[in-house]
Amino acid sequence: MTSVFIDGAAGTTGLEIADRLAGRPEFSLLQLDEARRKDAGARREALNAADFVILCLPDDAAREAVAMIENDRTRVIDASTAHRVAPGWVYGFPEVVGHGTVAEAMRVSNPGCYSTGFIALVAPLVRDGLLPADWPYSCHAVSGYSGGGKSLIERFKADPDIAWRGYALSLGHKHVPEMQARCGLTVAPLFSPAVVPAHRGMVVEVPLPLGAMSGAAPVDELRAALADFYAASPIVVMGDAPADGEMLLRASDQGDDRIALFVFGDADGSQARLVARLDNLGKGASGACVQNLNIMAGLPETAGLRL
Ligand SMILES: NC(=O)C1=CN([C@@H]2O[C@H](COP(=O)(O)OP(=O)(O)OC[C@H]3O[C@@H](n4cnc5c(N)ncnc54)[C@H](OP(=O)(O)O)[C@@H]3O)[C@@H](O)[C@H]2O)C=CC1
Ligand SMILES: CC(=O)N[C@@H](CCC(=O)OP(=O)(O)O)C(=O)O
Repeated sequence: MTSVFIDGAAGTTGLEIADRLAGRPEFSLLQLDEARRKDAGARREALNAADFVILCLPDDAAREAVAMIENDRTRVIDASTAHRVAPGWVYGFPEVVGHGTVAEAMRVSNPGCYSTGFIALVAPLVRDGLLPADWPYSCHAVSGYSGGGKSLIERFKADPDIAWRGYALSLGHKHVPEMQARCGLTVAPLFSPAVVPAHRGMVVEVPLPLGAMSGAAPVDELRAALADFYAASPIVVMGDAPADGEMLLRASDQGDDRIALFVFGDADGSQARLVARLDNLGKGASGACVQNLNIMAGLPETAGLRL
């Protein structure tokens, strides 16, 4: 049986991964009890005993964990930001980098939640030449507070009066490098994230002033190209245009492990809005880790996922 060690198993992402692996006969989970889960010696032992390690840790602890692996057998999926543009790591977005690339990888860096939405929308269109690589893209997004892990969950629970929290106000959010690199953009996108008082869920939007963008395809072509690119995916799907003209994120939404893409445009084709809707803990984190684990272990990619 394939053994899996989740380092950071008591955190938000780790717990959701354990949920998705529960009852899976293909995997046995190596677990450290509460007293030993941060003990370096115990972690080193588990990191080297496991066939697969999933790192659900802050960036520095993720780097430390990788350095503790002293064998050439243990394969790693890192949920943190530490290795997303690092040499020697495969970016764990199989629909974009290719399932075969992930299947063969020893080191996989799971995409950031916001980056998943941005890259899902922009990477295929730039790659196909339907959007320019040299445009200064903007990206606006809202996330449920679980995106900030245990500390942000506590903060929102302690202060239910927060209706909206804008952040990364000095720009340079940690997801920008992977957004730029994985879409092949010559200019870093301008990213403005915010948190809303919902536990989970995320909407990522890329506004496009098509009329002013030299080399951009019309809205219908953008929509058709995304539909075609993801046609075979059970996870990246095209969303239905809302009949009543609005999209809602509900605080009670439980989410799933898919990501839905939308392309909205005005009547004369001069402006468009690319929108991705996902669960930050689903395709944005834990669902994507389990998808990558499935692919690396040679199993059906959707096994254990919430679809
Ligand atoms: N939440 C999300 O939606 C997403 C999270 N991620 C990334 O996943 C990683 C985990 O995030 P998340 O689960 O949200 O964070 P949490 O804060 O909820 O969980 C992190 C866990 O790591 C534990 N930990 C911290 N340092 C160590 C250490 N040295 N050794 C062992 N355990 C340690 C923490 O312990 P303790 O419980 O004692 O604090 C905690 O249980 C982060 O890199 C995050 O950026 C990626 C995409 C989305
Ligand atoms: C709401 C919130 O705070 N979200 C986190 C990103 C969550 C995520 O994708 O995490 P990593 O990139 O760290 O893996 C943030 O903006 O820092």
